Order: sequence, then structure tokens, then C-alpha cells
Amino acid sequence: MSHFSEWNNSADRQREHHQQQHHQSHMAAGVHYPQQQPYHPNSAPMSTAPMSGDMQVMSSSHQYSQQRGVVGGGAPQSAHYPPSNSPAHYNNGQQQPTAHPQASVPCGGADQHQRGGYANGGAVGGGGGMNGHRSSGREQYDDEQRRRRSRSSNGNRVGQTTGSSPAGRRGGGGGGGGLSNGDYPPNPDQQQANQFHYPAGGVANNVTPPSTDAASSGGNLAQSSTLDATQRRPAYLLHRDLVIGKGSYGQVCIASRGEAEGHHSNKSGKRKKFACKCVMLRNDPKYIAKLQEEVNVLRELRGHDNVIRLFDVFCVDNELFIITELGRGGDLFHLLTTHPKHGVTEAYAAKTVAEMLSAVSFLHSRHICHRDLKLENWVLESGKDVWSPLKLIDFGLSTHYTPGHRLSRVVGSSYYVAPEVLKKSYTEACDLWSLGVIVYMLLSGAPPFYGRNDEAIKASIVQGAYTFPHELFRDVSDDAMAFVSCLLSYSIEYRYTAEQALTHPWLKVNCDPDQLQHCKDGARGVSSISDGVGLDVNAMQM
Ligand SMILES: Nc1ncnc2c1ncn2[C@@H]1O[C@H](COP(=O)(O)OP(=O)(O)OP(=O)(O)O)[C@@H](O)[C@H]1O
Repeated sequence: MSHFSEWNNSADRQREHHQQQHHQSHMAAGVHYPQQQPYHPNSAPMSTAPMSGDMQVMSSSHQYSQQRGVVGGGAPQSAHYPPSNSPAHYNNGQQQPTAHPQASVPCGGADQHQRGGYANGGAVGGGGGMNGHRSSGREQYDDEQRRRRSRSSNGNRVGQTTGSSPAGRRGGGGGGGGLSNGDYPPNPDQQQANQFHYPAGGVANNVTPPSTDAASSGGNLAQSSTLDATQRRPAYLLHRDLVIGKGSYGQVCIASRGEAEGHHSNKSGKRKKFACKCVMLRNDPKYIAKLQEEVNVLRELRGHDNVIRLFDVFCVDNELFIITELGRGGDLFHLLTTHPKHGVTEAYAAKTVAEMLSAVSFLHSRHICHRDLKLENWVLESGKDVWSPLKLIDFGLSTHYTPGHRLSRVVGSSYYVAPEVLKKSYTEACDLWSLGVIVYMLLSGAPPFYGRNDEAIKASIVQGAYTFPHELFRDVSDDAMAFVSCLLSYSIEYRYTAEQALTHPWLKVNCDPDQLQHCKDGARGVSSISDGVGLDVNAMQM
């Protein structure tokens, strides 16, 4: 859900539309807020930094500010919350939950290490005990998400389509719209309608540039990452009706490897499925350059276990197709928002964060800044196991950077964007701030910074004050909060790098040692999955 507002007016309009859509999105499912907090005057926008109008924001939530206005009057700016601070320390007189089961679980059920269930158990965590059902804030947010998903029939990222489309199934039912019964991703073998066959071998020959200017770039996009025209490439069936996501610049559909070209299906006889991002090309050099960068980054990062794998890129009739590995488990936003509890277990959060840090450390070691880290941009590999590896997607705002040089373009998503980004002078450390927001949300189900609208959210972020409300963090360890604080450090001097964060005691205590070591290895670019294993020749040559 990235946005490229500076590209042109058309992109601006798309962004506005997208913001509206996403505004609805964050108002709905499962991300939760302290209950019926009175709006605290101190939480009113207090931005001292220029709040640039060109921020490429994701969303805003009126409910956030209404529910969580107390934040502004809470903890001090850029505070490091020491482990010694008990969660109660951050209780700002909030109502206590009426019930208080011990552990939240990643996907429902009593065992916090329980696996599976995401795909098979109906809605994620369906019926699982929540840490004290805290009604209004979270329910309002749930409503918001349901509205978002049901109304976002033309452009929202999740649940964009209606009816029986997969996206509609995912989002339309709100909490009940989980990836249940194995219907996500949809099975193309059972849905043959509206298929298009791309490409019928030798796609390089099929490239039809959109215009003179875009022609070279568009051609490069395809040719630079794939094969020369003499090599035959796999043909894909693109299932345009099987939409799994929509972003501001295109939609993502299921693609499957066609058998007509002699490529083998997998052992079960089913075609291998992929995600295919479809983007209409425009005669706009900036637009093309961004797509080029996205593809370059994807290609460069291939091989890391927690980065979505690029398989193919090609153009057909002014449309660019980016074929990647399919994250069958949906994204973390979906997971969290269909979870009836506010937050996941610490064990699950720690596993998740370790994988995120591994990927981000890997990115940074290659001098790539993602700039749009958020729950929505992490997908689970498996639809049957919530403990399956996470994969980072959407490199639309990613950029190569020169160490020591500051970036200035204001991009990102509201709630997650770092304060220094809003101040137009930042480094790759902005990704760690965003991860801090993600961890906070995973643990509590609520964002640390919020507001009535985007401006208020940005103001809250620039102010930098956040709390660990007892109501939401009563079951969260001090170590976990200390970890969050290391990432949500206002000063980037004190903010942990991804590598440093991987050594934090909270991860050591809560992660499986082997998995943590694997993440550390991945951070250094040592992956157990060697490039090419299980991949086709074409993918290996990219
Ligand atoms: N490989 C994938 N596996 C599963 N789902 C995916 C995959 N790629 C994308 N999606 C889904 O499609 C959505 C849109 O994809 P993506 O964010 O890459 O598109 P975009 O046009 O860049 O959107 P944005 O407006 O956020 O930039 C994602 O949020 C995700 O839900």
C-alpha cells in the first residue's frame, strides 16, 4: 500500500483515494484501543515540525484518537521505558478488563504455542480466549475494519473485491473472514474462468512498450530481470479474477504455472501458484523509475528466507507483471485484526520480530531502506501454519541509500512512519522505528501513535510520546516493553539497529534458539535456502 504521490497528479488522486480506503481499513478489524478514553487535551496535535502535505500516508483513524487520546498526556517524549517499569506504571487510569485470561495466543486456543489453525480453524483464533474482552475501542476498530473491507471494492488493499472473490472472502466477514477452509489463496484449478495466458513462451518478444519514453524503461524492466529472447520462459496462467490484494498502483492476482508449455506441476498434480502484481505502465519516467527500483530491489534481495522471492518480470501490452512467491497465509494485519484478542503471545511476537529483523538487517546490509514497513507488508508463507516464515513484500517505496547520507523524501504509512521522516531528514533507522510500531501493535493490538486524522497522527508521531497502557500491556513482560522502547527511540543515536535488536534479551528468552540463530545468520546473508533450490531455471537466472 505504498504511494507515490510525487509522481503525478494521477498518482495524487490515487493516493487520496487510497488514503480514504485505508482510512476505513484501519478503522475496522481487530486492532484495538483502550476503552472509551476521554480525549485528553494534551494529545491534541502539537506538531512542531512542518507537516508536509506530500506525505504518502496510508490511513487515519478517527476512532484511534477518540479512543486513545490519553496517549498525549502519558509517557514522556522519546522515553526509554526501562524494564523496571511495570505495565501498571503506564496505566493512566484506564478501565480494567473484566476478564483476564493469561496468555494471548497467536491464533486462538489455549496453548500459546499452538500452531496451525489459521487456515483450518476458520477465523483466526475464532473463539479463542482474549485477554479480557475489552469492548468498545477494539470493537469500534473492528467495525472500522469491517467497513473498510466491505466498502473497499475499488482499490483497497485487503478485501477489495466483493462476492466470492478471494479478497471478498478474506475481508468481507470481518472477524469471520479469516483464511479459513483453505480458500485462501483461491485454488485456480477450481476457478478457470477469466484466465489469461501469459506469456506464451519467450515473453521478451511480447513486450509491448506503452510509449516511446516508457518503452525503453518498460522493456528494461522486463529484460533486465529475465532472459534474452532466445530462451523460453515459463508460461503463467494469470487469474485476474483471483485478486489477493490491491495497492495504489495495481492489483495482485494469483498466477499459476501453465502446463501447456511443458512445465511440470507439483507432486500433488496441482499447478504451482504465485502472486502476480499487475501494473499498468504509464509514460512517466518517475513512475517507471520507481518500478525499476522495486524490481531491482526484489532481485537483489532474492535468497533471504524472509523476503518474498521474485520469480519473473515481464511486460505485455503496456502492463508489467511481477511474479513472486505467494504468501499463502495472508498478511499480518489480517492475522492481527481477525484475532479476537488484543495482541499475540510474546513467543509469537518474538518469533515474528526476529524474522523481521533478519530481513531488515539484510536489507540494510545492502544499503536498501524499505520505508514502508507495516503489518500489511508481511505475509505468512503458509496458509496452514501461523508459525511459518514471514515474508516481506511491497518494495514500492524502497530505495538504495548511501551510508552517511540522509534521505529527505517524505514517504511511508501513517502510524508507522518515523518522526525524522516527517522532518525530511532520515536514515535507514526509520525502518527500525516502524518495526517498533509493529511490535507494539503485535503485543497490544493497538498503535502507539494515533489521532483523529492523518495530521493528528503525524503530530502524535512528531511529538513522540507514547505509553504502555496497563489495560493493553498487563500481560506483557517488562523485557518486551524495553525491547519496544529500544526501537521507538526518538533519537536515532539511541535507536537499535536491526543487528543490535537481534541480540536483545527479550528475543533470547522468547525465541527458539535455533530459529533465532537462523535469523541472525539470515541477517548476515547466510541463508539455509541456497538460491535456486526448488526453483526453476528461469528464476535462478534472474
Ligand atoms: N506475494 C504476495 N503474497 C500474498 N499476498 C500478496 C503478495 N504480494 C502482495 N500481496 C497482497 O497484495 C497487497 C498489495 O500488494 P503491494 O503492496 O505489493 O501492492 P502495491 O500496489 O505496492 O500496494 P501499495 O499501495 O501498498 O503500495 C498486499 O498488501 C498483500 O495483501
